[in-house]
Amino acid sequence: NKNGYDYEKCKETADWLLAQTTLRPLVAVVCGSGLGGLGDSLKDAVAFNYQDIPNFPQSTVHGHAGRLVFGKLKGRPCVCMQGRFHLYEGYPIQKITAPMRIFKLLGVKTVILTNAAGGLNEKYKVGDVMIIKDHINMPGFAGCNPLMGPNDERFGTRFPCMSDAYDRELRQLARHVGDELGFGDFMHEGVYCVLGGPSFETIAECRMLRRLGADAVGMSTVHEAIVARHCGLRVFALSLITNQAVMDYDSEEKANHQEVLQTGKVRSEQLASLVSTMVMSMKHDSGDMLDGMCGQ
Ligand SMILES: O=P(O)(O)O[C@H]1O[C@H](CO)[C@@H](O)[C@H]1O
Ligand SMILES: Nc1nc2[nH]cnc2c(=O)[nH]1
Repeated sequence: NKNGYDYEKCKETADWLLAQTTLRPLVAVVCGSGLGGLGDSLKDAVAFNYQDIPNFPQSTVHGHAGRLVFGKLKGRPCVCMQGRFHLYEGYPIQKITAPMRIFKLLGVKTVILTNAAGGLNEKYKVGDVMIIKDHINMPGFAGCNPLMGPNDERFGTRFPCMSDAYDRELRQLARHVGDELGFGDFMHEGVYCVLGGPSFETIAECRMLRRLGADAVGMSTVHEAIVARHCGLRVFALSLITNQAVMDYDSEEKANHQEVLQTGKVRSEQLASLVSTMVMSMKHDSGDMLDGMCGQ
């Protein structure tokens, strides 16, 4: 399409990556702000800087390293984006979501999207984890959807369904694994609302979003989930509540990116064990998971 992120371009990038490594990941993980530590837990890792990958966008946000890491999580081959792209960085929406199509062409079946988000639900505390069960796509209401433009049927249908965007089985698995690991006290399931950013929300906006049914607010993930679902990937997503949205005119609290990154550090290890245990327990088509090594 006009932004140059068509099938051929994604294929060129996927083929380049496939030629660089023998790992054949079935799971891709996208690390949110300050959550890049997830990628550091990959074993036998091979990492590529985004600037060295053909057609790949560059990370411009602090807390997003800009590396694509191939490696194993609990023995399962994975690929991990340490750094994602956001609308507010000025990239076309098709470009920030192109990695989902590249993953598909690498042979990935499931994507795990993570983000840092502001808590709108009054029950949520800083440091809580929210399994995303649904989203509200505010930019989409204003005509900003990553699937705008000509539809390439090789990826998926013109009008994809979104009522099943966040895989029910994987949400169940996350709750189960969370309980087993003793994380039950700080895990929730809720609705994530995406805004364009980069300014944080006003008090009136937070109040409005809460009334509309959102539990957490951020500036990412939804575009990726839409493109991933369009091309038939299974999606699991979670938010780390890094700050509480300010709802009260008397409050002295101010949302800021430093606090977001700081909270990421606090939960880094627990998130890594949640994600790696989920990956270990995931079922893919028979044979898929055997080893994940090319030619074996
Ligand atoms: O969604 P991730 O990439 O985790 O980042 C979140 O944190 C940043 C704001 O601190 C925004 O980019 C918001 O989207
Ligand atoms: N929009 C938005 N994004 C965030 N990312 C982390 N915290 C927040 C927040 O409060 N609002």
